[in-house]
Amino acid sequence: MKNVEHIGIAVKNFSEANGLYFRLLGVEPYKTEHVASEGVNTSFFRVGSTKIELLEGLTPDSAISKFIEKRGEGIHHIAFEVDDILAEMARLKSEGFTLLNEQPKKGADNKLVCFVHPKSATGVLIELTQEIK
Ligand SMILES: CC[C@@H](C(=O)O)C(=O)SCCNC(=O)CCNC(=O)[C@H](O)C(C)(C)COP(=O)(O)OP(=O)(O)OC[C@H]1O[C@@H](n2cnc3c(N)ncnc32)[C@H](O)[C@@H]1OP(=O)(O)O
Ligand SMILES: [Co+2]
Repeated sequence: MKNVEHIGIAVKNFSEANGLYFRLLGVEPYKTEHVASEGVNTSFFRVGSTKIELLEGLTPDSAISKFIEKRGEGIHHIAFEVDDILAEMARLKSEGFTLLNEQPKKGADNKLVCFVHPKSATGVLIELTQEIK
């Protein structure tokens, strides 16, 4: 695993949260993206060598909407950058972690992603992310 690629934050009101993070960080998001497969809108802010990803759920059954319903707004996941996502998935599986997808899937910002269940990782949802070259 390399650096923390991004921290995902679940928000209720996307435009208000984007304004708040603009005031907080002093930079505009470099990208906003609709990811239909996850039922979310996302925006990305650069912070030093990492990023903040704001996530708004678009349907009641999206992971973000369910998270906010149960736990309220806040940190939703931590994403680690990897060079070889298949190798890291195999390694984590062999270490006893529960993977939420058997194959990498297309995420936001030109990445392949895989999620690790929070119940197998001290209550923290982990995302592996590999750049698509
Ligand atoms: C935009 C693309 C991508 C990127 O490129 O960056 C993203 O970041 S997408 C982000 C949104 N997508 C996902 O989160 C996909 C992976 N998540 C899941 O598959 C599910 O959310 C889940 C983690 C398996 C939970 O789903 P489910 O079991 O259906 O939900 P429940 O509401 O019933 O929760 C069960 C249990 O788990 C706790 N929980 C849920 N989410 C989290 C979380 N993010 N962090 C910590 N814990 C979480 C939830 O509170 C429940 O706990 P208990 O009440 O104690 O049972
Ligand atoms: Co993410």
